[in-house]
Amino acid sequence: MSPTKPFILFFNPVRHAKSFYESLQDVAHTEVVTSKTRDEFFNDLGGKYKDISVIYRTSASGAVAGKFDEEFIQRLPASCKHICHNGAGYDQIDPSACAKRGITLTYAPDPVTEATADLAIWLLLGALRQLNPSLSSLRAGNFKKGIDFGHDPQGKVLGILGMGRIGRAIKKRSEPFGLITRYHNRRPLSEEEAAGAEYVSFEKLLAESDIISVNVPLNANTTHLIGAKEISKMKDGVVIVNTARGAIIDEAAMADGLESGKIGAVGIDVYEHEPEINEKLLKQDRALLVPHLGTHTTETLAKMETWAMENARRAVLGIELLSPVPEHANTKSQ
Ligand SMILES: O=CC(=O)O
Repeated sequence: MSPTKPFILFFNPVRHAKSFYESLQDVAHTEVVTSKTRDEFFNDLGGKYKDISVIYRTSASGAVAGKFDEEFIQRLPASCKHICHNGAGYDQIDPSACAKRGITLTYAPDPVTEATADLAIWLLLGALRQLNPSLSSLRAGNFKKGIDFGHDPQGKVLGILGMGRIGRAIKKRSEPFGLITRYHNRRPLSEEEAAGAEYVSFEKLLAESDIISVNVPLNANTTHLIGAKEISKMKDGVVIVNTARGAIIDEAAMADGLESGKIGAVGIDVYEHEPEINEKLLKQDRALLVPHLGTHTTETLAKMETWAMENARRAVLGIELLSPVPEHANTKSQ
């Protein structure tokens, strides 16, 4: 390795934005991690990774290293000053442990918006139309025998829980389908950002929505934000869509709600203990389930990789970062 170039350690190989990765070699030495377990990585930090300046990671990095929690962050060498996460949700990383160690955490919020909102609309319409049972019925040779009726979106109330970038993109996409959008956030948005969506309390959103789309980030305040009690307050036959993080909903309570008929259908991309899925939920025909595919397109993954690597490039050059996480927003450069 060149001693003069800062070392960016990639926790996952770049699969799409390969030319950007190549161009990074002008400013940094890059390597893809070879450690297979958390302990092996900690061991390697005393040797081949002792000089790392920046870590690039994705949501798949947990498979090698586990969570980037306080223990993990404290073990990093003093030379490590930035962690550049490729993704919008950074619940696997502890921002306050990073701050204590003088590490700035960046994320990649903008590039995930459109693809995640597209999938949310697909799940919403698919759940509303009860597409899941029809897929298996057709393949079992029963065509549409015994298939329940779906519902039309026109005139239904869509309650968006968390009207950030993705929530707003879902609202925009929902309009041509005639859905009436309401939202709940910690604070109401400006009129321009709300763009006609009515702000309602959490309780009102639960009680009056025909469809609830979950779009808040996962943190200590939002873990199990929706559990058995909240489900009991929802309309009978409510449809729930989750493209945010699984643990925001108590998965077992959601499966119970489907079983009792309280919940009409769900469209789910994210799970509480990925890749494990609650057995009862798996067995529910009215659960339209996909395996965390929100951003799983060639174009979006390339944009995300480029965004995260641009943060890493700026980090090694000591120039203003593209997107520090909100907790580190005042940290503009190295
Ligand atoms: O789940 C996807 C992301 O957080 O970007």
